[in-house]
Amino acid sequence: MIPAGPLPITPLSSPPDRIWRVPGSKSITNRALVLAALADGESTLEGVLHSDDTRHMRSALEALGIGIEDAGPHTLVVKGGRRRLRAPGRELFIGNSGTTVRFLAALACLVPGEVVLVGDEHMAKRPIADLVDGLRQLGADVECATGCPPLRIRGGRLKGGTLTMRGDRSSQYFSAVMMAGPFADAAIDLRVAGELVSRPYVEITRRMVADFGGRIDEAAGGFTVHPAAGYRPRAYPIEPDASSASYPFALAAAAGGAITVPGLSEGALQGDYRFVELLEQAGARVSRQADATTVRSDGRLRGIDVDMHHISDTVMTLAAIAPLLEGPTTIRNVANIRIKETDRLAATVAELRRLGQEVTHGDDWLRIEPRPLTPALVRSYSDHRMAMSFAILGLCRPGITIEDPACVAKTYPTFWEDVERCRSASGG
Ligand SMILES: O=C(O)C1=C[C@@H](OP(=O)(O)O)[C@@H](O)[C@H](O)C1
Ligand SMILES: C=C(OP(=O)(O)O)C(=O)O
Repeated sequence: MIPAGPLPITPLSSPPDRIWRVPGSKSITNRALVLAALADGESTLEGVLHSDDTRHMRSALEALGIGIEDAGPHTLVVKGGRRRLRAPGRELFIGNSGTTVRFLAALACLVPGEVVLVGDEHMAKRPIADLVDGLRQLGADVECATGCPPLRIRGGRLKGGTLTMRGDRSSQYFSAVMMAGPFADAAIDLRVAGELVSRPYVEITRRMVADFGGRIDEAAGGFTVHPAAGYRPRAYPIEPDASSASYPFALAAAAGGAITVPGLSEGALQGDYRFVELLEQAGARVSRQADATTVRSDGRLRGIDVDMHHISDTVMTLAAIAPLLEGPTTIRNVANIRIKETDRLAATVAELRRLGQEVTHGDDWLRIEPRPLTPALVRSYSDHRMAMSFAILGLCRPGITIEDPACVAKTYPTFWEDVERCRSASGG
């Protein structure tokens, strides 16, 4: 059960020393659903995340003609194939799920007929014009009045050829083209204008497309998406979510103590696993086992100066524990966090200042000088990561109340249960 209304966070009464299991990866679940939907036959996805973002993806794919059945608490059987795709006859609601709207915008180009993708009021502010323009370069018929969702796509085929998109807004535009692209009439020469943000997510996509039988090569200035006869259905294991794991890892580091997250280690597909390296730089000890990672600390950490361009979903996790570190913490090169669930740079700065911290910032950076914490109601901006990040601070120090605990449902609906489990295992 997700608590309703403002939630005061009681600090742990002793340092945590426990195992904390996080649910499956949102990024891998939503890619696996798309790839399995396009694979001819039955795929079994294990370790699936059930959350708002993956539910939106699932119900949209079902409305497009794909069969999806539960075969266990975290197992889905997907009956896919391009030939199953049909126009849904109603608008598809995608909430505020960036992966869902971007991945489906490209997939919808393969659907014979009209697909309309509609989000909530936050999604209506998230840019998608670069992807729309990119899909038009492949001959797609896409309407998008404001440069943000909703989108209307009249699909059937993608013609292949050269497609250039700017790389600094969202890697999801590239992942979207990479997953639908093998079904184009010819190879796609996918070019990146400028630097590509969130690069590790594109690597997840390339790897997963290959796992389902497609091929994407790196090429001068971008990538070549090769045409494929189709994707191969298969059994697919989904890793725990590395962005969700940043919360227990940060808690172990900031509170002192030890937390082990099973299922994530050195070979993790997800770039956000590298968040543990920042904790290491701050003075925590990280031990990477065969199939688990443990973060330990004595609770005395120093501030760090870091570039988080490629792991920006964990910016708020670091920023929220920065008040507990010795010396300033500087986070650089994160302009694209301004176009996520909310303007995360402005939101983080505002909430840290509300908590009495000295914060300076520019368009793509922020710097936090720790000051004594002022108790406060921390606003959530309907952003799951704002709520979860500042909850970690509240588990370390008194006086933090989270305005909207329910917004964690986007990617981690069992977050508060896991917090309580940690408290009971810690004797708090
Ligand atoms: O491809 C993905 O699964 C994601 C890519 C990232 O977005 P951007 O590429 O927009 O930075 C990340 O923030 C998001 O949570 C998930
Ligand atoms: C940015 C995020 O999600 P998305 O872009 O998939 O909505 C996130 O989960 O932090």
